[in-house]
Amino acid sequence: RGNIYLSGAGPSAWHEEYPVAKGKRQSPVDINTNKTKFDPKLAADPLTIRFSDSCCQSIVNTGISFQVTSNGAGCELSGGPLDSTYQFAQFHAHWGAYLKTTGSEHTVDGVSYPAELHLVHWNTKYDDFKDAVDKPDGLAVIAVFFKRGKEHPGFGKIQDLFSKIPAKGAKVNIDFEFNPGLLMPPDSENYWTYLGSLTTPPLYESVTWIVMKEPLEVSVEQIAILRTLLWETPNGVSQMYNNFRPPVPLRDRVIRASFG
Ligand SMILES: NS(=O)(=O)c1ccc(Cc2ccc([N+](=O)[O-])cc2)cc1
Ligand SMILES: [Zn+2]
Repeated sequence: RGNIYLSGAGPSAWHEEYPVAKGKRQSPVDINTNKTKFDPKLAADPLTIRFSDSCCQSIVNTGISFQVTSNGAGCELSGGPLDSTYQFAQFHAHWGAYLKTTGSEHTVDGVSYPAELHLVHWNTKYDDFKDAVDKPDGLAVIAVFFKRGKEHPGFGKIQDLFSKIPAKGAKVNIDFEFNPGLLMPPDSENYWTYLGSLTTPPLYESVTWIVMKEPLEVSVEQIAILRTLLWETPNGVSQMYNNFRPPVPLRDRVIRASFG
């Protein structure tokens, strides 16, 4: 199977192989801030996000993004919309093309950010990630928008490894301490949450999405460095970009806000 974004008609054709692509709880979606609903229960039981310095083990080129993989030690998510404790498994990102304003998967009032980070967690009521991945309450993903601004040295340490993972399947160990908490925006109290899905095939409807309202600033150069990763395209190996699924219909869902 080639490049899921560039082969055939891309995301709009995914339903041919994955009928759930037209399902009732697909992701990403546009967050229309006039239709979100403040839920005081989310503020009453604050989201608890715990990360540690020693949980990131390796980084791999998955062929559609980079992925920093974790053993989850000391990295847990609970509270807010979650009825269980979720353990951190990996983070990756999605981004756009040079001089384009698209790149994020979720949009806010129709506006895209240049990139979007996903911190993926699995419900510890299940045995492991693979067992959780297709259950309705199996995963929780924190989405953090990237916006152009001041350099983010922490993310730069991860980007320094990109040159070591030039092709799909390439993987290197991370032998320095990296706390994924560095990638959370200064204010991570304010978020939106809704029930959705994986944004790539197999598009399992198993994700409780937690989308941070405040973006994280990274430099324009750092946005460009994302595109130095490489992937296979119908025309050979080239720079990786536009690895995002555009928003899909919200259907019969209400996006809740943790803030008024
Ligand atoms: N973009 S996202 O919705 O955060 C997302 C998060 C995790 C995954 C990982 C993944 C989940 C499941 C499978 N699978 O069952 O073949 C393959 C990859 C895929 C996509
Ligand atoms: Zn993702």
